[in-house]
Amino acid sequence: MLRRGTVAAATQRPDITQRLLNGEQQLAAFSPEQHVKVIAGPGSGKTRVVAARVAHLIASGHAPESLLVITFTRKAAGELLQRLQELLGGAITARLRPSTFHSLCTNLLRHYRQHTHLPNFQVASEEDAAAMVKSILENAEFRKELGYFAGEQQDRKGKDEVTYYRKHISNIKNFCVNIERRSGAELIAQMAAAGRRLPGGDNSNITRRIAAMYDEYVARMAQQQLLDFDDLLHHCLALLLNNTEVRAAVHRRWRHVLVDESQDTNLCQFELVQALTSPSSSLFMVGDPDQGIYGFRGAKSALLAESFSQLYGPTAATRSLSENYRSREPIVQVAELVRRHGRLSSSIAASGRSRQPVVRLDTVVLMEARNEYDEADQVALQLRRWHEAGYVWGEMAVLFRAKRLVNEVYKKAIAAGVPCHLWSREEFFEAPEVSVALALLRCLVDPLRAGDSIRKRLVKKGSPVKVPLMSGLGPDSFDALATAVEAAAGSSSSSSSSSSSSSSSLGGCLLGDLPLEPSSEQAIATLHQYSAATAAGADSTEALQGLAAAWQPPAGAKKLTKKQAAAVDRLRGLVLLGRAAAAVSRPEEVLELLLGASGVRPELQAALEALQAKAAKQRLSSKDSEDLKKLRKRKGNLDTLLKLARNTRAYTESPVLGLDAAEPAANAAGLESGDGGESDAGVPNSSSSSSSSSSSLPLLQPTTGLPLLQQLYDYCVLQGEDDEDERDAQKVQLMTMHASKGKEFACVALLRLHDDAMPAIHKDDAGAGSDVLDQERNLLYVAITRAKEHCLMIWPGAAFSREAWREEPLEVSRFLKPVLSAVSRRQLPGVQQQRRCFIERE
Ligand SMILES: Nc1ncnc2c1ncn2[C@@H]1O[C@H](COP(=O)(O)OP(=O)(O)OP(=O)(O)O)[C@@H](O)[C@H]1O
Repeated sequence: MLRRGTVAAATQRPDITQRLLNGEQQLAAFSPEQHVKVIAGPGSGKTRVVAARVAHLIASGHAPESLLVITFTRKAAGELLQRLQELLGGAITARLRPSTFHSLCTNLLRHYRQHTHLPNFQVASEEDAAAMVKSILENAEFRKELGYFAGEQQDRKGKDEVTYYRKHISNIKNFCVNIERRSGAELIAQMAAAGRRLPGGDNSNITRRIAAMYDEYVARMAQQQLLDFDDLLHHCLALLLNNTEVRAAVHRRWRHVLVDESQDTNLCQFELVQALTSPSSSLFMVGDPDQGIYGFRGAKSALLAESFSQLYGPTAATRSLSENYRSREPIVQVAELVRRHGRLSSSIAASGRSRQPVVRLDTVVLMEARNEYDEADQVALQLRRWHEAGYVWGEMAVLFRAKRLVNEVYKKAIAAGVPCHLWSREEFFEAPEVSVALALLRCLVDPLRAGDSIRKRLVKKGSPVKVPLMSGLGPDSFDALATAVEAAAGSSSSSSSSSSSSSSSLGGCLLGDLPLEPSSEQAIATLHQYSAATAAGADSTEALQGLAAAWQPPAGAKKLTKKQAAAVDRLRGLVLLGRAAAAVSRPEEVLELLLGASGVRPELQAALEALQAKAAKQRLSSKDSEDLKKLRKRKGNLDTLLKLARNTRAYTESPVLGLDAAEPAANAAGLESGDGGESDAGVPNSSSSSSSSSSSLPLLQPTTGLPLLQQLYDYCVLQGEDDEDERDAQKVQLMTMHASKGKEFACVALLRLHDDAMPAIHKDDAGAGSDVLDQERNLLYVAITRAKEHCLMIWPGAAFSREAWREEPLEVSRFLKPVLSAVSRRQLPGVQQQRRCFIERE
């Protein structure tokens, strides 16, 4: 139970938090019950209520560190922090660390590593996981065993085989719990029993292949101590369930668990929430079952809607919010018609404030364009109209179901002078210079398994980023070296002959007997040797050369040419130098050192300066101008990465609490006593609370060391698919409907609302039943409700068909038909229908 007296005292104060909330929101945020779920529609202030609940708990005397706030994406965590900053000020907010499920699990697994059976695990990026599947598929033995005939692909419609298996492995992990020590066949049977069909239905051959791939993948990942994103959740759940000491320590640390966007939790995440919550801690879950859009990943909105109350029964409260503050009335009405399959009555209404029209343009326009080209023209035109009416570009968004559907609009909008920013997944982390920097970082934090990264990122042929460190060693000689060192080391562990698999263990072989945990004398000697060499005029890569000379070279190195051997020496020197530096330097300093010593930064700087000098003397050719632009962007990206490194401690959660440490003391000093710890409005002011915290909490905040670098590396690898790049707020944002979740824009254009694009049913899901259709309906509902003032909903009446080689008519989305009928019956004021397509329909 929350302390009722404190709650009452806090809610009686006319504080800033209260003034920002309506009656229903206050009831939810200040609920005295121990377990509360808030179920409410879009724009009703759910995220605002989570922020208010956090502020309220802190104002009631709970230490910020005792709150565990879970959001679905890092972007959502950032947005929540921004709101909290406004409510609580910077110093208190700095002590809050909203986490995603994945980052939380990674940190717990790292911190309590000695209690897991994979103490030295490394997070496998999507790329690592795909590489693993690929290496399995390249194994002729494995294919033969599964009855593949020569040249056969699993997915004959041309879809990438690796993606196909990755998706099914992930599905198995998403739809099942207790996956440990259970075979693919058993888990697939469990899924089937729960009504989740696999592609091919009862085709035992397809099922057998997926099961066999699953087993092989799981075995190889475990052998290399790699955890993919799904594994992080399962392993963390197992850690908490199997270890009472760890669970107790976690319960002592976090007394209040708050989960935003709970409709998207899958079974494993829901069980994690339960495991993180002790009988005496509070749980606050917020969500909207109608906005559940990740059913394909195993998310189940019923967990919030039903299981929550079943589990927490009599102590649980359910709150709802019924006013939509975001969207004007016609937008809310159209969205409700979609959600309620055409029924007009609604449980959510636009708030009075949002009913005021801002400019005299229709609020919702439903438009049937002639074809896809006309659709693109109309979208570009509408964006310009909104702009002329006074909206800035950054207040507009174009949303689409799949990226391939937006190409035409993007081209036309740019041609019409509309500045556009097309969101792309992981754009920043996939930039070549950032990938190279991360591969260098991997060499430091995980040298034994860095082989794949070295091969793919540092010795890659034709890479746009030069890595002087490795010059003299190309991919072919690298593979030859891999084979030689493995043979010399007598390695018989790998069952595969693929280069990918052997290069994974190559990292270890390359190091020879290099000390990975150098003594402080060794570390200081290494650092001195390097700085003496650079001071004497050696360039950075030359200075690396002799560092590892005192230790045995790797087995097989004798067969290398002089140039190849030099590259290997430099790499060994880099590992030695980096690990020595890590002990005494901050993450950003180590990263800067890696970029400098590897020659990446000097090479980039020299190329940039050469072009800038040329530009000062003469007009650059278009190729040179383009190159200059790219080099500047590369430099900017490396600076951004260094900035991330500088903030490592600010964004990484540190659940650093020893198993025997005391419970974090309530941060009562100055908060409840009114001894100067409150601002006029009753909100705890930042300076007083920050001073009271550090002494009361045994949280470790290291400033140097490999664990911090590991956190930085984890942060970069855990880049989720929804954490898309959003760096140019001055432009119209073009993004998928999925990525738009949780966001809002003054004006929104929704594209391609025809029946085979919305709903989009993948062939694998064709027989999966109404769930899949419901998810698509929810997705459209989410997309419409991102709009505050205006919404254009458009679809082409016809499109060119490559199969028929002519223009074929298209049907409007089935979800919009009830809306069109309501418009024709004049039931929707503020909604206008336009038809530019005059194809005769049967
Ligand atoms: N009481 C209120 N007074 C004024 N504005 C409010 C109030 N509550 C919420 N808002 C505003 O309404 C908008 C939607 O709020 P919020 O993002 O918290 O809703 P949500 O329920 O989380 O939305 P969704 O689920 O659709 O993402 C925001 O711009 C927010 O500032």
